[in-house]
Formats: sequence, C-alpha cells, structure tokens
Amino acid sequence: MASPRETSKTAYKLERYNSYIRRVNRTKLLNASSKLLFWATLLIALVLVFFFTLNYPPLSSSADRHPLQHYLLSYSAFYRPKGSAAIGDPVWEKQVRHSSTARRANGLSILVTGAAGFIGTHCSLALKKRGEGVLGLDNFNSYYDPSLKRARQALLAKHQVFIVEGDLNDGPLLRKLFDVVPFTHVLHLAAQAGVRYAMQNPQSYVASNIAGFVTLLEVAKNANPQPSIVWASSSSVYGLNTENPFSESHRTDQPASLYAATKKAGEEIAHTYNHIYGLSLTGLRFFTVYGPWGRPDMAYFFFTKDILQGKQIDVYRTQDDKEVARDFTYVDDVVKGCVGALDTAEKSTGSGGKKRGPAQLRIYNLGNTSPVPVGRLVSILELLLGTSAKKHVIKMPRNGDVPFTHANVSLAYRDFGYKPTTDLAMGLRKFVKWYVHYYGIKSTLNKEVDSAAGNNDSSN
Ligand SMILES: O=C(O)[C@H]1O[C@H](OP(=O)(O)OP(=O)(O)OC[C@H]2O[C@@H](n3ccc(=O)[nH]c3=O)[C@H](O)[C@@H]2O)[C@H](O)[C@@H](O)[C@H]1O
Repeated sequence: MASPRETSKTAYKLERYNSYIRRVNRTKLLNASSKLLFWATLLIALVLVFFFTLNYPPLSSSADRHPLQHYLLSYSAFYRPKGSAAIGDPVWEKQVRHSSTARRANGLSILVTGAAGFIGTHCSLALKKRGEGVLGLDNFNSYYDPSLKRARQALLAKHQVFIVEGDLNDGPLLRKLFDVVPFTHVLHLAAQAGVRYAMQNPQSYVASNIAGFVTLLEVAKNANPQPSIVWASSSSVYGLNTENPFSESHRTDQPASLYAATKKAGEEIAHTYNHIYGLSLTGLRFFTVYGPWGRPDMAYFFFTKDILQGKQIDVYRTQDDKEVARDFTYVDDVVKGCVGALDTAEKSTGSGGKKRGPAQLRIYNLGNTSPVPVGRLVSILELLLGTSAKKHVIKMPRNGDVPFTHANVSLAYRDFGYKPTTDLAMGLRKFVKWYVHYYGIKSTLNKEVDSAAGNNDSSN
C-alpha cells in the first residue's frame, strides 16, 4: 500500500498533468478559432469585393455580368425596400399597374426612366400630382451616392409612384412592363450624365446613352399601342458651335465630349426609329439643370459642399483667359418644359413594329436664356452660405468642357409655351435651402436663404 506521502505526490503529478492537458487543449482551441476567424474574414472580404464590383462600371449591361454576379444580384433582391416584390410576381404586377394608372379622366400613363434621378424625380412628382399614371424605372447605379437616389425613391413612394429597379438594357424586363401596361408615353431620362466623367469611363456612356436607348426604342416600336416618347438630349450637342444664342437649326456636328457625341447619336437614332417605325419622338436639349435634389457631380452642388467644408474649389477660365459661362436652368422650369412636350406629343403611328404613316419628330432647347459666368455662380453661393470660397482659378482642362452655353427657346415657347421664370440667384437660394435641410447642416448660413427661398418651394 502506498504511504500518504506517495499518495499526495501522485495526486500532485496527476494535477500537473491535467493542467498541462488543459493548456494544450486551450492552445488547440485558440489555434482552431483563429484559423476559423481568418477564413471567415477572407470569405466576408471576397463577398464584399463582389458586392462592390457588382454594378461597376455603372450601367453595365446584364449580359456583361459574371454568373456569380447574376446570382448575387438575384440574392440581393431579397433586400429590396419593404413593400416591393420580386419582378414579375402578382404583387409586383399590382404595384406596376397601380402606379401607372391615371387618377383623372383621359389621363396619361407614363413610364419615366431614370425616375430616381434628379430631373426624373421632379417630373414624376409633377405628373403624379396632376393625376397622371407614373411608373418609374431606375437601376440605382453608383455613379453618385445611391443613398440620394434612395431618398428620392422614398419621396416618390410617399406620392404613390413606384420605381421598378432594373436596367435600361434589360430588354425582357422592358417587354414585361409593356405587356403589363399599355403606356401612352415614355419620358426617357435615364442616362450616363456628366461631361468630364466620359474620359474616365467612356463605355458607360455607350452602354446607357446608345445601347440603352436602342433597347428602349426596340421595345417601344414593337409595343401595341406604341407610346409617344419624350427624351433627354443635351445642350452639349452644340459643342464648339460659336453662333449665339444656340438655336435648334445650328450645327451640332462638333461635339467636344463623348457625352455630347452619345447624345447627338441619340438624336440621329431617334430620327431612324421615327422614320422606319412611326414612333413619335421629342428630344429636349437641357441646359445645365440645377436645383433641390440635384446631382452631386455638378459644379454648383460640389462647390456648395466644398465651400461649407472650407475646401478649395477650381474655377475654370477659358484657354484665352475669358470667363466660362453656362445657361443654368432651374429644375422647375425644365419640368414645365417636359410636361409641355408630353402634352403636345402626337401619337405614334405604327403598331407591333410596323409604320402606318408619318409621325412627329421634334427637338427643343430647354434653357434659361441668360448665361451666367461660373465666377458669378460662386459669388452667389458665397453670399447664400455666408462663407468665402477658397477659389483656385485655373484654365479649363481639355476634358470635354465648352466655354459657354446660351439657349434660344423660341421654338419651345411657340409650341408649348415654355418660359423660364427662375433666375440663378433665386434658384440657388432654393437649392441651398434644400441642401442644408437634407444634410442637416447647422452653420453660419445667411438668414437670407430661409426668408428669400420663399414658402412655395415645391421641392421639399
Ligand atoms: O447642359 C448639359 O447638357 C450638361 O450640363 C451639365 O454639364 P456642365 O454644364 O458641364 O455642368 P457642370 O459640370 O455643373 O459645370 C458647370 C460649369 O462649372 C465649370 N466647372 C466645373 C467643374 C469645376 O471644378 N470647375 C468649374 O469651373 C464648368 O466648366 C461649367 O462651366 C451636366 O453635368 C451634364 O450632364 C449635361 O446635362
């Protein structure tokens, strides 16, 4: 029999062995969990990379997508905002029909492409308020902050405008929409915008402004009834034109940017579809449209942001050291122009892809008729924001910009009474008022902003 001393020695050894085993197990567990952590992090990183590259470059066609991207996109459909349903299912069809049904007798039924965009949102609201049926289409791409597009979507949803989330290049989706709704009109505003970005991502302009437009026209020409189409061209088609002010009869064969070239191509494509298929087509040349809910890639918008943050802004002058000027046009004026164009659009004459007779083909300038130098734009912002801008005056880079724009709008006035009424100072007041409200900025804003922006600002 073991002596008590030996027994306690054995117990001590046993305890040491057990504690060793526990240490080993702890280390193993630690190693196993750090490996697990490593692989989990890697997996999450890979998934994130896929999600980030999912829709980049913006407006990539669905045909270009990697099969895994297709899968992830359909998977992400589960995360649509509350209240929306999968494309094609009965709930979705009900939303589509409800949104596009007019609430007034003989009202229009309009498909607005780019409805979550700046001008698209304003037009959709105006048309809906008038009692028309409005259905939106937008791909919510990331050319600029998609959260702004989501906020516009929420605003439209409050007014019973539903936006179908999809790409212009998705022919089957467009056909499905025309199967469900006999649209009387299409207001086609979806596009790759921005003059200078075309040097960074040229293909996105071709994909949206050319391929996307053709996809839409193909579906529209086969529809029965064919809709009348009003669509967004651009002042940039005048390019290096030196005749002033710009009239629709002036030459537009010297585009200075790929953006301008794709818009000009759109005008020629419109001619073809009008000629062959009898589609009624109206192109609107917008002149640097600005206002509440605007585009963060435009100068007035990022100047405001940078001035408030005390950052330097680049103010361009021409190569021969003259002021650069734009015919800045307030969004409410442009909306009136769009509505006027829709109201005066004649019916398409074809059906099911066959022309039955000549159809209307129109082009109009929608500008403000009074160009303002960029330096003056900055001075107005300084006054409204109560802060001096850190101006860096430089020669305009050779990146597609033109020195000035100036619209003659007599055609639009003659045909649908288009008459812009908002000057830049008043329009910027309304913009700044929206901007500080939207971004929750409490600053040393000039009191003038609140009082002078007036109470009739329909945009908030
Ligand atoms: O009418 C159009 O069809 C186009 O209008 C708009 O293009 P633009 O007129 O070029 O507007 P925007 O970029 O706001 O530059 C405004 C001014 O600021 C100057 N500008 C610009 C940037 C800068 O850093 N500094 C500067 O001085 C610049 O030289 C210019 O004089 C739309 O973006 C475009 O999508 C299209 O719709």
